Amino acid sequence: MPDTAPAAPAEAEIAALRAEIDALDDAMHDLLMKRSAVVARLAGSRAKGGTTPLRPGREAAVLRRLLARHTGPLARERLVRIWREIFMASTAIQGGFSVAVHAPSPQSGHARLAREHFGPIAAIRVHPTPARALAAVSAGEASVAVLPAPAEEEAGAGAAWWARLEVPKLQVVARLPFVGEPPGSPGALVVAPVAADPSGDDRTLLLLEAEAGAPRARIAGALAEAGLAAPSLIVARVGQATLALAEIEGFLRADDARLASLPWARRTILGAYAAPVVGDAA
Ligand SMILES: O=C(O)C(=O)C[C@]1(C(=O)O)C=C[C@@H](O)C=C1
Repeated sequence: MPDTAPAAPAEAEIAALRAEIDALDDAMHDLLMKRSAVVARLAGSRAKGGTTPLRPGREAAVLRRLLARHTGPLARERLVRIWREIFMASTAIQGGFSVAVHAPSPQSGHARLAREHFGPIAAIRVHPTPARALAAVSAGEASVAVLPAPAEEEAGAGAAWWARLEVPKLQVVARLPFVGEPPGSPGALVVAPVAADPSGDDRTLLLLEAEAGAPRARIAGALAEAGLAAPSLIVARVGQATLALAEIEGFLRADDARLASLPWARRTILGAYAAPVVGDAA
């Protein structure tokens, strides 16, 4: 048999498939309207409280659940995009929402990360410094700030925004991107005037002030001894102080006994975020 392309569906077949799509669109639209009505009830319930309706931990848990059950030709990244828009529509139902971004340069990719996460309709304003972006959130002019993920290089110069975060008024609640971070991605953290909500698989950011000159190995050792697994540790010398920013596995609370066993009294939980979904995998 010669290789032949499958015959194009006849007009009638196309019409039948489109009728099927129309029925599915109606069903999806009905479900979206129903979902939005439930979100409106959530907005009306005083139980939720807080200054922003955003719950990144809950969003992460929903996305992980959907990705785990996902099959068929719809690409996973498209599924995530669709749900990101649903989350932002739900957030808009619960009140105004705007984003204050600081990007070290127009090419740094942070503004793009914010846009991809919060969607094309969200009000996003770029600020010249992290402090200005955070001030916009503190003043209630923006709902959240998106700032460059911590890096060792800026920390030494005392320029690190995370070393001066006004916790608990402002806290880290998410890391971007949540799904499919490409190698070399700049990474960003979302800061909000609410505490992070656990997603079931989280990382906590812990800021420690150690004695002057404390070597990195001593800090890493003390964390390990306390039973705190730290996949990443940034150490910065700022004046006389040694600041250490540890990314700890799990959702750590301030009264966690493991924190009490650390040798430094100055320890601050800056927030937490859902562990990213790596690559395109669920
Ligand atoms: O669960 C909530 O608290 C909601 O507001 C609903 C919802 C959603 O659409 O699923 C919307 C925004 C939040 O960031 C998290 C989840």
